[in-house]
Amino acid sequence: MGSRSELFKVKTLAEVAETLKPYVQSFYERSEEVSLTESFGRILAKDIKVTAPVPHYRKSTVDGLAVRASDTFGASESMPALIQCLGEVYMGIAPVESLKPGEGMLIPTGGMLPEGADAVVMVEHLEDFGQGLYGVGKPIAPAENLIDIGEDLSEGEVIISRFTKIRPQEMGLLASQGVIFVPVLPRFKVGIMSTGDEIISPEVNPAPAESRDINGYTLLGQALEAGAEAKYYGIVKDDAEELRQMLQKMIKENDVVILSGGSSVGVRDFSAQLIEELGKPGLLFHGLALRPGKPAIGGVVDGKLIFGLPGHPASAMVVFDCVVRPWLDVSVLRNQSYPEPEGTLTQNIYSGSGREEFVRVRLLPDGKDWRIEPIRGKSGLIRTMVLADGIVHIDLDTEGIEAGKRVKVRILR
Ligand SMILES: Nc1nc2c(c(=O)[nH]1)N[C@H]1C(S)=C(S)[C@@H](COP(=O)(O)OP(=O)(O)OC[C@H]3O[C@@H](n4cnc5c(N)ncnc54)[C@H](O)[C@@H]3O)O[C@H]1N2
Ligand code: MOO
Repeated sequence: MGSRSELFKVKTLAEVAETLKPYVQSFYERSEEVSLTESFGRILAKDIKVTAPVPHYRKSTVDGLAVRASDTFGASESMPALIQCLGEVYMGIAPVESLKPGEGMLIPTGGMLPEGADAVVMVEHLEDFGQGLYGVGKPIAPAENLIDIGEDLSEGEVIISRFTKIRPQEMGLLASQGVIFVPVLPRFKVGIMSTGDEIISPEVNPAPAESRDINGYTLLGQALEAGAEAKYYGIVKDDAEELRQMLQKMIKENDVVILSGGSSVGVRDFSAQLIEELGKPGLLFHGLALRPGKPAIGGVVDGKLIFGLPGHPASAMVVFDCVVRPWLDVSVLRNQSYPEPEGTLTQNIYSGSGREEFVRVRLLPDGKDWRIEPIRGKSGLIRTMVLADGIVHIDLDTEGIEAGKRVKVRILR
């Protein structure tokens, strides 16, 4: 790495992602198996193909009479189609009967249609003439009131792709395929440390000029929310040797190392230098075209990602959200964004050109719409994050957005 001014050549978010990607491919080639009951929130390591059609038999969706639809064509109230009932279908038992023209079988919701049947007339639309003879007062279309073989899931299709985060519905689908051991990415091990001579543990009463550690906990929460196995390593003073030792330990024990504070150009801001010294390729960016978050740093040492986030609490959280989280929830590779609600901006937002701006906002209900209210306050104020429901992203080349314009909000989870 070159001179200090070169180090501070800021990168865009897209450039950061491209810079780091080649070094961490192996993260995403790992796989472990967890039981289906433990799979919630995990990230699939392989595509899931349908191997068993669902359902694998024609299934009634109503209580009624399984019929051949063509037998009811032309039926009317005054001239009902007459169907002779062969008996009853039982739940969980495949009927052995085969319907010939003019024949039907009583069937419960979920029962298997007998051979020859292609529709089910609801019980309330049947007229019981006694001795198993039923009248159907209007025609029924083929495939009405049933779920056909493979209608839900058909064999061979890829129904959930690799890197999908498993939600309750994916758990259900895996169950339907008999997948009781699920291939998932191992949870990312994330180590978090706070730095600064002025930072003290929350149980301590701060003396003047001291501050309780906030970032250690916001970042821990964010890492857990992103599905990581996260560990808080505590506070390290602004001492190069202490920092080096802690960083080495954390690099050894984790996939991703996060520190906050000490990212700017102050005399005691060692972290960038340390990342550069600890191994190859070392420091890969120092400074982002981002607000808040400009002084963020990052690099790779021994195949582990290291991020140095700004000390200001809101900045640290915003940088985690847009720089760190995508590696943990794999959205960086999935190219898939989360749905973003839209609403009307209540105040102008200004943005210095040449930087991506992340504005903390509140969502206020407005009938069926949302009003999007920017939260004023410096990036050193944790309250701005507590008040925030989400973040409005302003592109690099946009100067700002006027009140009254429609904007999208990335929800803070
Ligand atoms: N001359 C310049 N000064 C600063 C610049 C700049 O470009 N030129 N950038 C400013 C910006 S923007 C930020 S953000 C900060 C980032 O500074 P550091 O990352 O080096 O962080 P510190 O100096 O250690 O701390 C900043 C601030 O945050 C408080 N802090 C730090 N850690 C925690 C924690 N774990 N919990 C709660 N609060 C924390 C710290 O006490 C400071 O008040 O630099 C600006 N300066
Ligand atoms: O960008 Mo600093 O990260 O504004 O507070």
